[in-house]
Amino acid sequence: MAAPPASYQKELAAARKAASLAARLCQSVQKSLLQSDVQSKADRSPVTVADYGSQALVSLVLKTELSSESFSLVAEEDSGDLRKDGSQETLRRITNLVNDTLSSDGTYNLSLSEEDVLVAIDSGKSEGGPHGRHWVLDPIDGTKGFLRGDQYAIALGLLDEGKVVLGVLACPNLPLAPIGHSEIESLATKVGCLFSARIGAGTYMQSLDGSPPSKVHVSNIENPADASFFESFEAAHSLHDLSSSIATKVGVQAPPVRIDSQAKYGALARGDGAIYLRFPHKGYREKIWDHAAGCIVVTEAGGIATDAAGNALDFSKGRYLDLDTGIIVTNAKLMPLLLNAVQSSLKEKVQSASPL
Ligand SMILES: Nc1ncnc2c1ncn2[C@@H]1O[C@H](COP(=O)(O)O)[C@@H](OP(=O)(O)O)[C@H]1O
Ligand SMILES: [Mg+2]
Repeated sequence: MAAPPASYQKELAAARKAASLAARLCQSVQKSLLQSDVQSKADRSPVTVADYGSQALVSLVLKTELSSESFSLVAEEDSGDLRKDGSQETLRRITNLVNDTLSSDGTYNLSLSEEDVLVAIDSGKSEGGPHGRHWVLDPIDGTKGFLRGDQYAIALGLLDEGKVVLGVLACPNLPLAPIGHSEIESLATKVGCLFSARIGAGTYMQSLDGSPPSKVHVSNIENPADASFFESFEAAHSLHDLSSSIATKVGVQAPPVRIDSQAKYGALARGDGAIYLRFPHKGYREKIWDHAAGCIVVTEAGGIATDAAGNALDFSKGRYLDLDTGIIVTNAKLMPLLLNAVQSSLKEKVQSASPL
């Protein structure tokens, strides 16, 4: 679906601003988390504060920038727990963070109350679906990576009549230089990338501190022996054994590059690697906010994202993606080969699991 060049430009500008400010909020929380030596590994409160703060901020910025009558947001968090007794201190911290971040931007003259913040968070309760426009937000994608001090992303997309028409990925810890090649990585000290894509208009990357955007493209590698592949850092999120068997079958020689969050889609969109494989454990249902922005960032850069049967991802079914097999992303040249390998490895997996 190609759109006229001017379509969704205003929305994309608002999305970039919202995601960049949310990234600033998350960075400040992650920085104090990493500096604190009393932080227990099991303490999820920093990610909780940043998650809610990011969602409130994105919702407020979109509403302020796009003063449209109908606003629908499908997002991960709701204010239920924050309204419970014992959450007052957390809510106070979130409200301060949101206000501090808004005032650091210099263009907003807003001072929000705790109730304003709760209401902003709760505008993310939409069910999405095939009709109308719906924003889709993961306020912090890769919460495990965030807590480890590794990769995470603020992922924001817009659905129009069930199709993703724009997407923004703010990746505060992703190096501006390519990743996945150790000799280059050692030089890659500058981090913080903002990817943005609009339907029919390509994908661009800029630094989160405001460099001019430049157009990016997926890798044009045809020979799998030259390709490297991305997968989740967390083995609980994707079957590493299965992706390793697929990679071997297809002829990939490099070891997997394991990173958290939709930063994988961003890295793929600029050609850092050629393949992304994701195979959740049986029964897991993928949510649309984990893939909507990443998907358009990669497809507008010339890539293809499908389920394991080769079908395009369908974001029109509500809060979940209706698939149970997995997600594969690559360029047009490698896709046929990859799909064959995926299907043959899945078949072997079923055979090895069934009793003789
Ligand atoms: N058992 C599971 N299988 C697959 N994905 C899972 C999962 N549990 C959580 N996730 C999802 O995986 C996302 C992170 O993806 P990745 O592994 O690529 O970093 C999480 O996003 P959040 O961190 O926003 O919760 C979460 O939605
Ligand atoms: Mg997520």
